[in-house]
Amino acid sequence: MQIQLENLVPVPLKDKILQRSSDVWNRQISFTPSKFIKIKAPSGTGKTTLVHYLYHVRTDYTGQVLVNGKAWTAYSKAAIADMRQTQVSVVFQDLRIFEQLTALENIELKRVMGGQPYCTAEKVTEMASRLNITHVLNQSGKTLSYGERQRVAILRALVQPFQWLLMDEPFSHLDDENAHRAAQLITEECKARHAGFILTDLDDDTRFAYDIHYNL
Ligand SMILES: Nc1ncnc2c1ncn2[C@@H]1O[C@H](COP(=O)(O)OP(=O)(O)OP(=O)(O)O)[C@@H](O)[C@H]1O
Repeated sequence: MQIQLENLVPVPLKDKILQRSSDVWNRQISFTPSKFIKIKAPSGTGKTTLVHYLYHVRTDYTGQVLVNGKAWTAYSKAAIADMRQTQVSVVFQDLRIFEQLTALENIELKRVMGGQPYCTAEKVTEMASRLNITHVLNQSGKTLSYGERQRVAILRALVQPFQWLLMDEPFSHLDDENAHRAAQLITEECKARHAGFILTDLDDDTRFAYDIHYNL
């Protein structure tokens, strides 16, 4: 799945963005498939906005987000749903855990969506153990701590096939040990799919062997 940006500028941030230089906004960018990409920016400069544009849950921009050469806005709802099940996965900053479901039910929803599951139930158990969340799998989403929610959201994003994984500050509530474990698992799962990721964060980090860095 090819993702390209053509002169993308968020309408609400237009004045701010056009006053400074950015590697991403108002540029022509082609994200090379299977690369590990880091996008760094201070708080409030549009990381979440960008991830929402890439996953096509917001469209208040000028310019274009092209997916396989065609604007996201030109795809049908069914085609977008299909892409989200098979080509692109996401860890939102606000995590979007369903509070009325257990942690495991949140994960299972995604795993069994769209027919033949990509991962077995045993694989979910193994990944949960690696993320240190086995003990909360049957706990209600409402009662999970923020760090537990973050790891459930990461696991939920990994149970489906994808060519791109989008992650918005995915380790913001994890201690070093758990962030390290999550980064190792994400690396392995991306490599197994020959997939890339686009990760946004506030600062530099060495958790991944990034191929490309952008400043937003
Ligand atoms: N729908 C919207 N309409 C208008 N302004 C918005 C909208 N969404 C976000 N903003 C503003 O755009 C700016 C960027 O927001 P965004 O959440 O993308 O930043 P961020 O870099 O992810 O921040 P943080 O690091 O704090 O999570 C903020 O000033 C925010 O208030």
